[in-house]
Amino acid sequence: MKQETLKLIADSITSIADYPQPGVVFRDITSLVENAAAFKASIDALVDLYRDAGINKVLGTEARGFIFGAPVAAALGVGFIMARKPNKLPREVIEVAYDLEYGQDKLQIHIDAIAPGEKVLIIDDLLATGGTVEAAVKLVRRCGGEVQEAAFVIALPALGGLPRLNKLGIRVNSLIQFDGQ
Ligand SMILES: O=P(O)(O)OC[C@H]1O[C@H](OP(=O)(O)OP(=O)(O)O)[C@H](O)[C@@H]1O
Ligand SMILES: Nc1ncnc2[nH]cnc12
Repeated sequence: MKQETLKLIADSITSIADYPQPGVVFRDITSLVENAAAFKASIDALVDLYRDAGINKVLGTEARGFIFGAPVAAALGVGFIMARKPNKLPREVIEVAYDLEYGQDKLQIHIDAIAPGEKVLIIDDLLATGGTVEAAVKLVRRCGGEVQEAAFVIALPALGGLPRLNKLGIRVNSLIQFDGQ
């Protein structure tokens, strides 16, 4: 990707110190998606990475993963799986609990969302500890799906998500990396 495109995306992200709790620098993508050029550039960049990857489905995690995952799925011409927080999906689900940088949560998908052998690309806005995407990987694998890659707009390498996902056999791509927390 061109340096000026990366700069456009990076410059559109707002950093807020001590939110939602002291010591966390919150990387806010609302300003990115409000900027038409930066939003389009981030979707195009993710699509370019996976155009010829033989992906069968994209999975995005609620809520910010939906913003990037759904348009990438549409552009790749594949279906989109919504991995949701509890009590949002109306049919039979499978569930995995996980820890976050600042709390705990659970993710669910419909039990029939993925057919055995399907290749699933996981997309989220941001990789911190990797807990969210590890939970998503477990959900896909429980359905018999294969996850080879996870892609993010932002990665925070200091928080350890990359080795955590690599240990699960997942390759990771991110458009922008920020140092520190
Ligand atoms: O790598 P991790 O340590 O798991 O952290 C990253 C996750 O945290 C944020 O989601 P959050 O759970 O805050 O939910 P939201 O998308 O609904 O804001 C973010 O959108 C990622 O999904
Ligand atoms: N530092 C951070 N900024 C934005 N979203 C996050 N999710 C987990 N850590 C985050």
